Amino acid sequence: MVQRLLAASLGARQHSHSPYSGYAVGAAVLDEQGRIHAGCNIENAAYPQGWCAEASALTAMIMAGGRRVSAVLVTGPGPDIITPCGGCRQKLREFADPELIIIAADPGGIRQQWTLEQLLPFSFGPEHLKL
Ligand SMILES: O=c1ccn([C@H]2C[C@H](O)[C@@H](CO)O2)c(=O)[nH]1
Ligand SMILES: [Zn+2]
Repeated sequence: MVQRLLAASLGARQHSHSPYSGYAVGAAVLDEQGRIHAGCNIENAAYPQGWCAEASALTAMIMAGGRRVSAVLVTGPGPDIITPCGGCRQKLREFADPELIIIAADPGGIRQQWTLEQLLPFSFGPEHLKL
């Protein structure tokens, strides 16, 4: 499964629109039905309007009817290990448990993995708003 996520993430990364940072990213999420959805970062000449690969992958999942993320793999250019930005950690939290496995990769393969709990401790999630 991890190899499938890696392949999807690498494929999505090829579509990255990142002329300003030169930092191409691909992400792949596994949904509750065992389907994989992928996306890339899409930058904009008006810099703050760009968004991350994780957001693109989540958008693809939601549009396909998926509602829960059970694993996510993010591929950056290397050599430094990529790690999801704070905003993406919170976006993932909306559709995942704190036990979610987040895997970091680069074109050379898998580099490291964490749980969402490790990257976003004491997180605020949908259950906080349930009556
Ligand atoms: O986990 C990450 C980290 C960064 N980026 C993007 C945002 C921006 O386009 C570029 C440089 O920050 O990388 C992602 O897509 N995902
Ligand atoms: Zn992000």
